[in-house]
Amino acid sequence: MTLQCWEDSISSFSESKSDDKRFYIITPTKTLQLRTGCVKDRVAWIEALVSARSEYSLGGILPSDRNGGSFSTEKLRDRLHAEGVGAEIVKDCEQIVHSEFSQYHVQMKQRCESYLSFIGSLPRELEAVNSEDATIRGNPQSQLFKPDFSSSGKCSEYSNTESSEDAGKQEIEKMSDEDEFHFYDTRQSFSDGVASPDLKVRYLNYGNEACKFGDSLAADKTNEYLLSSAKRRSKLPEPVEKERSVSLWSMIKDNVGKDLTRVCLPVYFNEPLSSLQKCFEELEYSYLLDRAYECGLRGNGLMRILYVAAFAVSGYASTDSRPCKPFNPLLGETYEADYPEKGIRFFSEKVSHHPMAMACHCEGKGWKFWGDSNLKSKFWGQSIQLDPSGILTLEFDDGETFQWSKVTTTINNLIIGRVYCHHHGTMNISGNKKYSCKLMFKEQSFLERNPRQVQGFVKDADGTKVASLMGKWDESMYCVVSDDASKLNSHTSHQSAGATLLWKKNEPPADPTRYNLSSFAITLNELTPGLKEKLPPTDSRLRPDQRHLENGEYEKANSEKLRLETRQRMARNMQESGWKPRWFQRDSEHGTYRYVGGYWEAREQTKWVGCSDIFGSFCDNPKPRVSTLYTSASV
Ligand SMILES: CC(C)CCC[C@@H](C)[C@H]1CC[C@H]2[C@@H]3CC=C4C[C@@H](O)CC[C@]4(C)[C@H]3CC[C@]12C
Repeated sequence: MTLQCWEDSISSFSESKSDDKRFYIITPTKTLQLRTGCVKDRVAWIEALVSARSEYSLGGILPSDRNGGSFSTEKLRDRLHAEGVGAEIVKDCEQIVHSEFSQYHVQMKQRCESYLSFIGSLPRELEAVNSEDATIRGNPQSQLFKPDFSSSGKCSEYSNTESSEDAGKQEIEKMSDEDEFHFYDTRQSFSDGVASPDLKVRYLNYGNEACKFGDSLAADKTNEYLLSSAKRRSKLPEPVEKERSVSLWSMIKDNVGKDLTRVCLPVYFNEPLSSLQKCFEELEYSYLLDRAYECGLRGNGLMRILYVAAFAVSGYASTDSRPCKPFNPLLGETYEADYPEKGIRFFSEKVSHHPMAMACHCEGKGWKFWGDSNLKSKFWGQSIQLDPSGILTLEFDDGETFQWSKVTTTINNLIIGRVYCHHHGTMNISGNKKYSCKLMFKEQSFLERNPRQVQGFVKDADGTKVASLMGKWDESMYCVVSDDASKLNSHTSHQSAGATLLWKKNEPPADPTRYNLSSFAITLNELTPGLKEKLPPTDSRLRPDQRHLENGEYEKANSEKLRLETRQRMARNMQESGWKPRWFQRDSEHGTYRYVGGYWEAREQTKWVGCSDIFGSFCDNPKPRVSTLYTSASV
């Protein structure tokens, strides 16, 4: 399949002589122009293309097959004989060398296959990006990508000769000067593919200010991406039972004035995700943090904070048109997410039932992100206001840290109309170095023609505004970097000339779910092959009512939910009698939770000491004391 892709898609490729980071991939329909972050990367790309081509021209025979995996140990044997080593030992030595070599061969073959498969799929993916971005190109203000240009049947073989250079020149002549800076970031085509397998979102190189991506995404990561992305699902299972609609009002009319988050609701109002999993949803665009890290490493602290700000906003994108409630985790419930293709590993635990609190910890490439969420809710009848308390911390490996808190969320139309939420208030992102950032999430009003807007600015240590940010939490974020503060103040929208795209929301899945989950969210509750055996008994994926809901078995889901809610009522009892979170510890000074470590190590050995079967049968557990039962269970 791989080599077929090569045959079908890539006719030739060539290096640019005028720009040592640029190269071209010529397909029968068009020429793709790519620019790497550094010269070394271009060399690596060309080498890979050359080797892929030679594999193809050799009729699809992989190196190991070609050589038959054989080599000679004759010299070694002669040398050992000359040293007077006995025949028996010589034979052993030969065997050792042979076995080592054949293992090495197997590894090389696997790598080669993945590499070729990636290269083979590249033109198709880049072409997909070309066509999708046509709409963006239509708007001259936000012209972000290069216009397409057809190679009109140019099919020269790769070489760095003048003639192939001419081909490149011809292509370049078709472009304006302004276009010169806008190239596909080749590195991004690896990492974005990860965030969005469809490669929907692309970012720019900033000319000389390019935030290059270092060695962090080497061939190994690419292989992991190819393997794991293939493993993750793109849709939820087909529902077993027919869906039902239940009036929310009939459920909550007797509870007006009470905390709605603690009213028992049947499973029809839930989405098949727990709040712990929802925390991880906020990391869908984690590649913004990878970018931030790389920018900072290259001395561009301003771009770093801009990407951090874009990340802080991107966490809200998934809340758009999501009318259902996540499952309220049980005390001690956990959720792990190991996404090597994104270079991240996430872990969260419900650490307190009263007040309800969750803590999370995520490790990425060059950064760590942690925080706890504790929502204070006010029920107004037709709406609920959620005020998150709790601090989110981002720490880069070079010591720079940023902290911020989330803004207020209001859920509207609880009784009549379509349930929707909006986010409003000010978010201050404070850093321990030069820059800090203020973001305003606009209040919603009837007069507002342009809702969901976010605007803000970055200040340096002297308090001077050095960049402004604008966009929408459900769409995209842009920035304008300037030394001229007055110019910055005049920018009110991303229509401003020169605004640079920092983040864009991924396209919705091809197969929408009734919960309106994003492609990323669809993967969160999946039990990928072999995962179940590795999970602790506390993982959200093992929660039976949630699993039944995902399968569309509503009756079973409801009865299991009732059973677990009865268990949940013991939570205060447990907390009062000294229950402690298993993986997080409360900092008595700041009241925040920090990961104590050890989860991934325990998982390695599947040793879940101190993790009880929280979803198991009720009878296995001590009976709750009636006096401490809640009057209403948390959902
Ligand atoms: C009563 C039911 C049917 C109404 C549905 C309520 C839905 C829309 C509510 C319930 C819980 C809510 C979430 C609770 C917590 C947060 C964290 C916050 O920082 C961003 C918003 C977010 C992610 C909320 C989004 C809206 C939400 C999902």
